[in-house]
Amino acid sequence: MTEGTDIRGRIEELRERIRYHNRRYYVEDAPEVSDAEYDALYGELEALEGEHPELVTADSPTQRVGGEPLEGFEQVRHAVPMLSLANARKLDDLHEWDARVRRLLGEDEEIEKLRYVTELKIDGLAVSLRYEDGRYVRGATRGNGTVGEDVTANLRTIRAVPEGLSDDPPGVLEPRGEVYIPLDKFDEFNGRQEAGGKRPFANPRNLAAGSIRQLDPKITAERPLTMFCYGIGEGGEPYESHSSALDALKGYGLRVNPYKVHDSIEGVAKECAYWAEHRESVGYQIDGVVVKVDSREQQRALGSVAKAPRWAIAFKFEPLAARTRLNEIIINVGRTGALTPQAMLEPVNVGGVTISRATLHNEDYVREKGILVGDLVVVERAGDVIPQVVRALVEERTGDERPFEMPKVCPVCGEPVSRPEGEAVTRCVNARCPAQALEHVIHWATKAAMDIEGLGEKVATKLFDLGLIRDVADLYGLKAEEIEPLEGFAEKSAQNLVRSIEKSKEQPFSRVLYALGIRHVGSVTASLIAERFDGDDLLAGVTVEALTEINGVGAVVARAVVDYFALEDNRDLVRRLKDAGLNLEKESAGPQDGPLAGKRVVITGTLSRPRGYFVEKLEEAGGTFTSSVSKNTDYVLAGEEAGSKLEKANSLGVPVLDEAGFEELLT
Ligand SMILES: NC(=O)c1ccc[n+]([C@@H]2O[C@H](COP(=O)([O-])OP(=O)(O)OC[C@H]3O[C@@H](n4cnc5c(N)ncnc54)[C@H](O)[C@@H]3O)[C@@H](O)[C@H]2O)c1
Ligand SMILES: [Zn+2]
Repeated sequence: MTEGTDIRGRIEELRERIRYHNRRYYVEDAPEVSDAEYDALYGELEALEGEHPELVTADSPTQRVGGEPLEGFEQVRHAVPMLSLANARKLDDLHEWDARVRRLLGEDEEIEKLRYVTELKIDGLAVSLRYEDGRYVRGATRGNGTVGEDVTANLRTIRAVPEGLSDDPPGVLEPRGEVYIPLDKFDEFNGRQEAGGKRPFANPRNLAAGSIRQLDPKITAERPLTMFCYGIGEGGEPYESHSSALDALKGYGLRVNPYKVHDSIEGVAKECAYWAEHRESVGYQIDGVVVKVDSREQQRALGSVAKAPRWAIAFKFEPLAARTRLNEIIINVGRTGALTPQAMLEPVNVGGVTISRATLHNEDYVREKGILVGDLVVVERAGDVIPQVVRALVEERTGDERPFEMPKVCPVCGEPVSRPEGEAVTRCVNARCPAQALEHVIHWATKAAMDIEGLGEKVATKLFDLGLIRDVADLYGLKAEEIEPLEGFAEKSAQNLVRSIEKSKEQPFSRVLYALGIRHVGSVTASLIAERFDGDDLLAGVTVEALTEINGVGAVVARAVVDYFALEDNRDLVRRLKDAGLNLEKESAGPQDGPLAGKRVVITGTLSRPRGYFVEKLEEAGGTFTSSVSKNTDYVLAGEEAGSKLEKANSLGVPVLDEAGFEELLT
């Protein structure tokens, strides 16, 4: 075989594999390989085609935007195509791109006017909205760039997609942007999935893409989707620059991706380097920084190649995936008794963090993915999502791998475990199980629970290992002399710990109730219950009916509380806490314990009523009004023209609410 046919063969093979993965990713929303693996195939193809331009064909995946529209949806033709973006992997690539832009612009005065805009590259699903005379008339996915899917009704369920625009927009306007799911919402959603015994989603992008491409908009409406705009299709002509177009979109009442303008590529490179380091401080999944030439005229002069504009480039972060050996699967027993299989990995660096364990979610996940102990696997870390094993490299097997089996008894206490029918989770139901007790002590000491300073996971583990405590009630009998000999402790620090344990006795009953870790009882629910019942009432046994009379307490929560106090072991624990002097008194309902208790909220922009009205509502609900956005801000209520505070909130990942979202929190 000559070298020529060899390369031709490899190119064809790569194209075939990339086309296959494109379908899995864009059409089925169920990628089989990580983005990093996909990018490696794509990079190889691009490099080969670069060396052999005569082999480039129009149907190569490098020349076409991925993703044919799904059947079952009406098709929408994009008059202005929705293109992809060229990639920069290294800062050097950015400088090369800058040099090319300057060369193409040619004239000195043009180069003088050159400005770049940077925006975060959100990992979601690209969509195009269409407004006619300011009314929302259509929404479509990118599809193959020219033809997308009509998802008008689905996009309408997203709050960030207004029915009507304000401020006199052009007759036809197609705002374009990314639909995505914030990380906290994704975690909550997956948590609910798992609690309901359903399978969790692999990452926010898949959930977002799958949610938009639902035939039933009711399902879409239940998904925590939001959207950022970052461009305009049809109707973009009047704006002189990209930045002024974004400002205009904001003025029309759309959510706009925050941006920055730079007058040199050095500034751009700095921005990219900054976000590569701080990607995890953003509340949603990002995979890079998009750089665009600001001037529309210059954009037109630069034009596009087949698949992407020449006037923009995506600086992509280092992949957060790696391959490594799965040495062992251990079982982690959580505070609620859930048994989670965890992969013990040959330590591997993933995006600057060394990973030696990753979650395997549950028994079904391991089975469906066909993962064996001893496999070479791909691990991924995405934003705040805990590392997970995404797949096994079956082709690398040696034959020494062995299947995983879920144990029949709890690996910690030895009692039989149970897996209720229809649920994915296997649980240890023994309330005295030490694994749960340790997790329980850690939870007990957290800020939102009893707030015991100096009692973290490490210390708690030592106290357990030395047999000084078996459960949270034992904490209240600890003496400084017992703690002092522990590694890392001295006389003073031991006394401090005893003092902070002692101080926690002053916490109100609602905190104690929350700290008990009863399933489904969060701090808000705990407050509601503590306003109606005291510790003795609960010990004496309350009924589901009595609990559900409380506004805000549903049957599931009530059942969990009743079940908890039905167990002698649990009643015994609560009695011992009472004897130790903890506060189990009923609480009075007051403004401090409303649905927004302890929440710090910033209110900004033009709202439908005077700001004082919202401040009053907020305070009635127990929240605090603050004037500037910081990491400690819990929410930003943003009206129209919210400006810099909204941008700050977005860059810090603080949840942003509109009026309807705010009202919802009050109930
Ligand atoms: N895992 C897989 O099997 C698989 C398969 C296909 C594609 N992929 C992933 O998709 C990538 C290629 O997808 P692509 O062609 O959509 O290109 P891309 O994601 O690299 O870039 C283009 C897209 O970026 C998005 N975007 C986000 N923020 C933006 C902003 N501020 N301005 C403009 N656009 C913004 C838009 O959706 C746009 O369509 C690959 O690099 C890979 O990571 C993965
Ligand atoms: Zn157990």
